[in-house]
Amino acid sequence: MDQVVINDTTLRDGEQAAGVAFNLEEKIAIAKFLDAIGVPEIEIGIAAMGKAEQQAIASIVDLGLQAHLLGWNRAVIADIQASIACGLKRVHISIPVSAIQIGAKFQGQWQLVWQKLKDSLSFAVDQGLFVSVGGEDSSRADEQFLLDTILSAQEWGASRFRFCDTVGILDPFTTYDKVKKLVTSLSIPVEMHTHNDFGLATANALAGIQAGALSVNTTVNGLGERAGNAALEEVVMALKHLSKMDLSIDTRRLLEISQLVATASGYGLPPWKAIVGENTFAHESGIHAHGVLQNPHTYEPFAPEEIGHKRRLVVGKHSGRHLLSNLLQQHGIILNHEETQSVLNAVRQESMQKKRSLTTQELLSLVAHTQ
Ligand SMILES: CC(=O)SCCNC(=O)CCNC(=O)[C@H](O)C(C)(C)COP(=O)(O)OP(=O)(O)OC[C@H]1O[C@@H](n2cnc3c(N)ncnc32)[C@H](O)[C@@H]1OP(=O)(O)O
Ligand SMILES: O=C(O)CCC(=O)C(=O)O
Repeated sequence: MDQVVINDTTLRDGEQAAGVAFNLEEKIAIAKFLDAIGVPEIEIGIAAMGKAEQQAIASIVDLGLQAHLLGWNRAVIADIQASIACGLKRVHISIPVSAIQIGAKFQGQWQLVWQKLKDSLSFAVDQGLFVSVGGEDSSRADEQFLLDTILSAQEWGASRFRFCDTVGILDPFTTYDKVKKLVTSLSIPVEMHTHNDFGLATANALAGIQAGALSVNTTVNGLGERAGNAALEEVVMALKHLSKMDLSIDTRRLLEISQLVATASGYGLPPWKAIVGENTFAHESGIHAHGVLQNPHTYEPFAPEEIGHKRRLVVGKHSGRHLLSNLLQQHGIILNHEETQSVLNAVRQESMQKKRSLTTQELLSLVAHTQ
């Protein structure tokens, strides 16, 4: 199987999340970080948005990164001219393909889809650009119309097709079927663009890859429109561990880039966020902690160091004797069975009062008071 390419769109679809506005320094820092960890392609913005965005795009182009840089455009020649003026050599042209989108955007004039796509795509191809074409709302499009549109785009010089589950309405099984049909009918590669409205963005991206898609859009932390996109950290780690695909990305810095984007976006993450959440390697429950103390693989799918994270063992309402004894031994405290049990009872009580696990200091002072 050919190598799957990550095309990260944190700087385009990620920034479209309501309330997010990266400044120039943040855009540059995120682009540099993605490049440094080996992300091979980055969608860096929309030149049609105006001066500030154009300055950010041009500044990223000027960095001379290893990654291919892509600019997002409507099927409008002026948009593409703006991308070219920023120095981009790769452009993405988006065209609505479902009845609902064509109704809203082109007043139901289906012929405008092909006309606008042909005009803008031919213009971009004539400029010698690599052109990716995106079918907005591909998942709700009539399948024959979608295929005919992509076959035309292929003929007019498109280098890749982006299959967009724009409102995240697919499940992995349907995704697989739809993408498989396209992959077997096309000569250009297919890229997945999946949204998380039903919590299936990563699963659908993986299903598309299983069906033969060779490229996938991600965003750091899954940032993006509404419920967001397939998360970079989830797609990379799932492909590595579940599909045994090594994408040559330095996973040891995934936590760091997650924190960079969380700060720049102004949106923190829930502690249980897959891969990079604060709790993904934290163990409080007695049975889990007992297992992890014997062998971390009992309750961890991979080692925390693989993404730059750390394992944490904390005592709280659900803890057991093995964890408690282990933590106390690290502070030179050895208790017998009864003493351990009475501290454990006190831990449960205090943890319920405080509605959280206890800090090391709180645990040690509890021990002092229960002796
Ligand atoms: C699914 C997605 O994520 S698509 C990407 C969405 N991202 C964004 O919208 C963020 C950036 N957008 C913008 O800055 C602005 O919307 C701009 C600069 C692109 C356009 O701004 P405006 O001229 O003020 O238009 P506005 O945003 O109100 O409306 C969109 C226009 O684009 C048209 N349009 C929408 N999609 C497409 C497309 N793929 N190809 C061609 N035209 C399109 C609409 O029909 C509408 O046209 P109209 O002005 O002739 O009625
Ligand atoms: O790139 C496109 O064609 C549209 C991308 C997009 O953001 C979407 O469909 O959700």
